[in-house]
Amino acid sequence: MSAQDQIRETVTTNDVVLFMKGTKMMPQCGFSSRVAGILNYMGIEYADVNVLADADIRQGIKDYSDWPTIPQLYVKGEFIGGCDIVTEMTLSGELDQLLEKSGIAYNKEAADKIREANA
Ligand SMILES: N[C@@H](CCC(=O)N[C@@H](CS)C(=O)NCC(=O)O)C(=O)O
Repeated sequence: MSAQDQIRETVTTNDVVLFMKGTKMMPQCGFSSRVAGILNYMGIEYADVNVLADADIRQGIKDYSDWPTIPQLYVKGEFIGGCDIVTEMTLSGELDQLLEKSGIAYNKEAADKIREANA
């Protein structure tokens, strides 16, 4: 299967996918760690794909989204953004709205705590 086919299958068979450096339990880059930390803290179920384990996926995901960096968050097959965007969306409440609209479970109190801590 080509990298593009593999990526398409991954983002269409998992509601939430984070392409990252390292794993959700052991991130290997600060940007990936930040996004995984947000998702973990908010209790969101997601698939993690370690791009450091596969050079074709590392390049392929940039081609797929036309976005030059890792991490990359996908919800319901749609590219949402990287670390800066996901952080902003968490703080603004936009991420909550997206999750609610998409029917994805998360801990709203935890999301509120992140916002309180960053107010
Ligand atoms: N501003 C970016 C930061 C992410 C970033 O700069 N990632 C770099 C360093 S980890 C990257 O993916 N470079 C390309 C690569 O390593 O393949 C974001 O919001 O996600």
